[in-house]
Amino acid sequence: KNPNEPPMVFHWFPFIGSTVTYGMDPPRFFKENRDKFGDTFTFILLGKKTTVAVGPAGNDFILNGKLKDVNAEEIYTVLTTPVFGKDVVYDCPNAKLMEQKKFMKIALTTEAFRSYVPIISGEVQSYFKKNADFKPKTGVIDIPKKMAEITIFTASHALQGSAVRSRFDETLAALYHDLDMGFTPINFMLHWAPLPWNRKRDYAQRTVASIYMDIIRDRRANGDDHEEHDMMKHLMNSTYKNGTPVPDHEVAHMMIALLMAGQHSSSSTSSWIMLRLAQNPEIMEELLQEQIRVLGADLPPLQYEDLAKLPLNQAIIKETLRIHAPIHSIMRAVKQPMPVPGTKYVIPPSHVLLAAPGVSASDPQYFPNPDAWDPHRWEADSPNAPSIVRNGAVEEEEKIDYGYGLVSKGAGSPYLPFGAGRHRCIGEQFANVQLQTIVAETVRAFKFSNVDGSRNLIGTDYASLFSRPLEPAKIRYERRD
Ligand code: HEM
Ligand SMILES: N#Cc1ccc(COc2ccc(/C=C/c3ccc(C(F)(F)[C@](O)(Cn4cnnn4)c4ccc(F)cc4F)nc3)cc2)cc1
Repeated sequence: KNPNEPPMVFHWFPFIGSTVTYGMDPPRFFKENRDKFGDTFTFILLGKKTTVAVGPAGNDFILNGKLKDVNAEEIYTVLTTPVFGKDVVYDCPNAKLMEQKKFMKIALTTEAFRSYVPIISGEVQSYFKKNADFKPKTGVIDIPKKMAEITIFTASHALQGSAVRSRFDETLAALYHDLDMGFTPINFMLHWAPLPWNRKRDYAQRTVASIYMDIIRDRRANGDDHEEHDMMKHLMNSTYKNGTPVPDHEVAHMMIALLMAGQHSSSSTSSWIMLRLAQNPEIMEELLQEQIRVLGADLPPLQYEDLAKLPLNQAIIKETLRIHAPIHSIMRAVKQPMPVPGTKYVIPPSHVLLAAPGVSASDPQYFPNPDAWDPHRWEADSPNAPSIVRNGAVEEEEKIDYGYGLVSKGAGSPYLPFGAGRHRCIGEQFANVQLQTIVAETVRAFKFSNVDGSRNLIGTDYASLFSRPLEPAKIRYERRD
């Protein structure tokens, strides 16, 4: 028992350690051990000493860690590189990732979002019109399956361009599924194993990358007649600081990375949103009333500017991400001994650090009645308002530029569903435009309720890489038309 290391969670077996108790329900595991040991403790995850540091101080310690002390790519590359492809994201030095994030962010402009809203609206409306399961006036549907399809159609069309979207109707959908099979926590360990799903993953990665490279060559050859604000065009015309233009295979691999990022995070989040609306039908009515009050009873086609005028619609996403953040564990390798501020602990390089921002997002100290899904809590005068809203804490948050634009350090914030610091998400704005548009269109088309009319909510599946609802998750819909 080294007094300079955080307390170790009791475990019976070496290697397995606490892997199973953690893997079954990470938030419960964090809460139980935080009550026992405080904000910093160590457990064995698949043979690795994993030090958890929770709360705003823990989030700051890990997410704002210095490049010389903490390393993300060492942990994630085994999982992401076989799926995305080489030379991008975690298969390159961090400095190169920072430039790649700058290129990605250049495409995510207000002008681009202005063009995305009609695209996303159109895809949602045609999906609800065409899909056989929504034909009857009322019925029961498995919502995660539907949201996965709506997410991939909307994200591929807006973010990847119409050429990619059109391929999702035939080949790409099946290839995407095979690629996705390789995106599982099991591959933290078995990424190398010649398992059937790894061979399918590798074939799919090569095939999807070559489809993207064909599209790139075609667009270079024929010039860009149709003015689309998609990501591919921007990446194709980007150049690294050292003067090298971004090679076609890196453009293709970054497009796969963005597809995977957007797909899992948005389909999990939108599924949770729909399940919460079915559990709270009165909120769905309030959302429709908000649109009628703000946009007019004729409900004109949605524009990007309308989204900012619908605060309850925006709060739905904020509140859902507070309770159901898709990424429950953020991991870093320790490269140098790291003293933990305010304690006598020094974390040695053999450890892995694990940040769990969701712990402070469900801490009653910051969010009164934390387990209640209450979108109204984000309105200043609400009794459940979080301190960051009640004190009118203006965005005086410290900001810093790692090479892809100013990001909040998020050091004091108890609410970080998009991370913070050097590895912070660049997809937050796109995700919000996509999710707010999907919710606003869905509210216009349907009433939702739980199949048994109860106020129950299905459990969470933590076994995959992104936490998501257990499946099947059925709800009842009723067409408003
Ligand atoms: C609800 C939606 C989303 C959530 C909750 C989310 C969450 C996160 C989190 C927590 C991180 C930090 C990971 C870490 O520190 O290790 C992150 C990073 C990132 N996300 Fe997202 N994300 C979302 C959507 C997206 C979308 C739509 C895209 C792309 C269009 C995207 C692209 C990225 C990228 C490129 C990074 C940077 C990774 C790094 O720098 O290491 N995300 N995201
Ligand atoms: N027995 C057992 C047993 C043991 C343990 C467990 C569970 O253990 C764990 C532990 C850690 C984790 C971590 C999640 C994790 C990390 C990184 C990524 C990512 F890199 F992929 C991402 O950030 C994703 N992203 C970002 N924004 N949107 N998506 C990303 C970045 C850039 C990019 F371009 C594309 C990207 F998509 N994805 C997910 C999940 C589960 C289960 C069972």
